[in-house]
Amino acid sequence: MDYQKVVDRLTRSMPDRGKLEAIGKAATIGIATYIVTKKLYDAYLGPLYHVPSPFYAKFFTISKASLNKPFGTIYAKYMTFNDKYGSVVKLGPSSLLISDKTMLKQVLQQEDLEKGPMYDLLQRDGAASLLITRDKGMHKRLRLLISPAFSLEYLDSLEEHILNVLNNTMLKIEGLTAEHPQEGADVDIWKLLQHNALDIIGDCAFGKSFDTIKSDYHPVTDSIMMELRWASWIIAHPFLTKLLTLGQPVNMNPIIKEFMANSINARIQSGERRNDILQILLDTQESKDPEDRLSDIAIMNEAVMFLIAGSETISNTLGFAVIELLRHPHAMKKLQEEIDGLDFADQNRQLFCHTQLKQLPYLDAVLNETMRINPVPAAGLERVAEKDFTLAGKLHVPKGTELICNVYHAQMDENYWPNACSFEPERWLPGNETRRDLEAFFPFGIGSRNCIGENFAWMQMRLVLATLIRRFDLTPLAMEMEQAKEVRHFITITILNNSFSVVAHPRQQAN
Ligand code: HEM
Repeated sequence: MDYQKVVDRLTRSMPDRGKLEAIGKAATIGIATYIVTKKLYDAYLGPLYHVPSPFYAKFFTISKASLNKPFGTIYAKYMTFNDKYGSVVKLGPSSLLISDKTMLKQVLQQEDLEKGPMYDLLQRDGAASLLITRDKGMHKRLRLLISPAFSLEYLDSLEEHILNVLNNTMLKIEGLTAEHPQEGADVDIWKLLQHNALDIIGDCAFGKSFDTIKSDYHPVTDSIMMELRWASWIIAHPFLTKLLTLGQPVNMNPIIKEFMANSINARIQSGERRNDILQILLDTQESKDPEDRLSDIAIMNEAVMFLIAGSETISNTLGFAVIELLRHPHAMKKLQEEIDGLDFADQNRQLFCHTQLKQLPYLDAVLNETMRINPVPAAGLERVAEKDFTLAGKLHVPKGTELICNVYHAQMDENYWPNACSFEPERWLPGNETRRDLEAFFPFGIGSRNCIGENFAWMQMRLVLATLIRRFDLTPLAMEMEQAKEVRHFITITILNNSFSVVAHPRQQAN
């Protein structure tokens, strides 16, 4: 081909250079005018124009990176925004941060809005899962499929598995204290609770304890921490992530993936059938309805999601409960008194059963108050308006608006919780109804996307906390208490060091 001829022909057929420049200029001015007009309209005339906001947010959405999302302190920024601007704050032309209890209920439960685009960024290897899917149809199907593994009847059958793991954890602490009978043993209770929760979810959901308690170190606990921090970075930098991955799906953490793949393969190869989450996931592949069949990647994602959602949340909540009790010795004393009133159901292993603990008002009060002040969803629950709607009967919210539900702010609001900043388990006791507002309490979320594992979490948290407090005296270490003030939120709430040590002594009063 004669390229010179082609170029000449093209050049001849083009308008002259001057005309091109004029068209370019007109297009640039047109686009710029459109953008400026749209920004001015959003800021001063649009449906959300009168919502209070930082000045910048009138025109542009405040990025999560600029709010310290990768460093885990975005929750503190959100708290400051709601404190400063009120219960509805504009974070961008179509982004709202809300903290009023009635509005939260409307968005999460009554309107039951779709999850926000942030959840897409939590996909790994290109597959969604029950927790992160935004597709309501897919969510409904998955929830129906998985619900039997969380029925109350089935949960009762899991108690023995929880107790077996808990027994190992207690033996571990006992072993450590036996080495230091006088001065007591330094125990990293945060890590130990993580290992305990991991082994429990392994046993209950995947049919096999991971035996992480027996080893002093297990790479999966640190990998979960890394995965959650990485996920926060991705959420803060969605465009950079796309650029770095060349638009390909983000890979799953290889250590977690290998660990989970081994558990899944072990089940498949053993040919054993067990009534648990893993079996439910595997059985979907035989389902008559092709829509219900999960691919291998989807099963892996679902399993990893349960591994993380079912361990970190519980162990960190228990870790915070221990920290709060050490900060408030009167609460520790009251809890010990309540628990000391019980005999162990299993005298040999010195373990309680759940029926004994379900009715303990102070134990539940401590856990509720811990979740009020240190909630798993501290950085908010994100939703998006699928259609126009009116918020609290007064604010027209257009379709496409993102709503960040700042449930933490509601849980720390003086109007709902007198003396909100102070840890007062007493507010949960009968007779103190004016000191609590259950309508402003969302530790497990509400609506169709509420926590499927809530009852399982309660059973485990009661058993673990009651047994630990009954069997050991825990003494705080000044430096550890200081460092535990560094609270962070990387998808779930945690402490910066991901480690918290105490001195443990066996209790004299224990049976
Ligand atoms: C103290 C313990 C726990 C807390 C505080 C907690 C909290 C939450 C919250 C706030 C949500 C709602 C998220 C949203 O609306 O965007 C949620 C959802 C979820 N949680 Fe939990 N969780 C806990 C334990 C567990 C456990 C033990 C499991 C599983 C074994 C679990 C599995 C899930 C799943 C699968 C969802 C998604 C449900 C759906 O979208 O249908 N969680 N959790």
